[in-house]
Amino acid sequence: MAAPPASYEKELAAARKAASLAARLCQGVQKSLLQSDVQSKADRSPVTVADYGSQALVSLVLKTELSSESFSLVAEEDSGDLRKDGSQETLRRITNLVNDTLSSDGTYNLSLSEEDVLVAIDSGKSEGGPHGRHWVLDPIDGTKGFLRGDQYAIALGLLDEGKVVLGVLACPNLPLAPVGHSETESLATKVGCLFSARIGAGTYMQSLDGSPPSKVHVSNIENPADASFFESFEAAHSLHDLSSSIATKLGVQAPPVRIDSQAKYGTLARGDGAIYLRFPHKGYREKIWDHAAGCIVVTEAGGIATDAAGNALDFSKGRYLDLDTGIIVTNAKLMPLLLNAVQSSLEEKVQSASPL
Ligand SMILES: Nc1ncnc2c1ncn2[C@@H]1O[C@H](COP(=O)(O)O)[C@@H](OP(=O)(O)O)[C@H]1O
Ligand SMILES: [Mg+2]
Ligand SMILES: [Mg+2]
Ligand SMILES: [Mg+2]
Repeated sequence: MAAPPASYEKELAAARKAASLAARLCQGVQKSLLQSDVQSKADRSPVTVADYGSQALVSLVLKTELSSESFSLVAEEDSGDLRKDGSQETLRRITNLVNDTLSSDGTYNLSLSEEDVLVAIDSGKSEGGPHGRHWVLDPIDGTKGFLRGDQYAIALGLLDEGKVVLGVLACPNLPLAPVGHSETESLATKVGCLFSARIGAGTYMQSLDGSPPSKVHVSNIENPADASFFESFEAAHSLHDLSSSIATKLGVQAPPVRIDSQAKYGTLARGDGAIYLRFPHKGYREKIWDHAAGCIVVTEAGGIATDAAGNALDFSKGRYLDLDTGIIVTNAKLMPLLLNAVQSSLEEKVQSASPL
């Protein structure tokens, strides 16, 4: 008899614990961000002690909670810059942050050396791929939002045989009340959301401080005139002109809601808006950790995430996603209309760019 399908319950519980602890570390750093906490990576994108600390912490918690299993992690950061001369103080601070966060939890009796922290960060060097299980981690997605004091997310997913089977998004600054509605935004609302999804089992949201989870669902809006859409806050990450042309074609009335990070997938999963549009500038290659957790959070809530050609996102190709121009997300009713609007806006863009 064939083995029953894996339920991934134990893995989801470990992922929730890891992401929640990492969120605690990040919240502490965001409150008292020092100039020396921020570095620049080789591609000039920012990275902070919290990105490194979060990656080390998630890697350690997963390994400790799931000790009997082989462990593969595809994660954004590596220790290269931290091993260079002049980084000793930064490494010391990261190590203290990780140890303090672990001891604040009370269930781990671990005290890590600086070398342990470097090794934990570097356990994220896996290439992923179509076979076996691979954790996929963005220790802080939306580092630019994190630095501005805005939205960011700790995004953790699990691939099994090339498919995302669970995902957790910890969004420490995301209001529990809907975003993108001016009536509710003016109220002082509680912030800190944890989304979790397991294949075939739906998506749940709870507060990061531990309220019971409740099931969420994407918006059931059918008329685009009633829909609102999310996109990146950073114009460098997504072509705002193109999304606005798509929205106009669809008949969307509301202005875009611009927020950082995969918090966009979470807000969509609970029905705050109906559409997420992401069109990077030419030549940019999307990484799997920027979408794996968000993708299952929104699809298990009834949404659909595809590239601009309507193909499902394929997480089995290694560290990068292979895509046809851009990522679009919405509900099943709006997807055909959205795909038409996307195709026609993309064609217009090509025509206007080509010489007569
Ligand atoms: N030129 C670019 N185009 C598209 N995405 C980019 C980009 N430069 C960086 N990014 C990605 O955009 C992510 C943030 O997405 P968003 O715009 O939705 O907040 C970044 O994640 P990190 O913050 O983890 O580095 C980074 O991986
Ligand atoms: Mg990211
Ligand atoms: Mg990141
Ligand atoms: Mg980054």
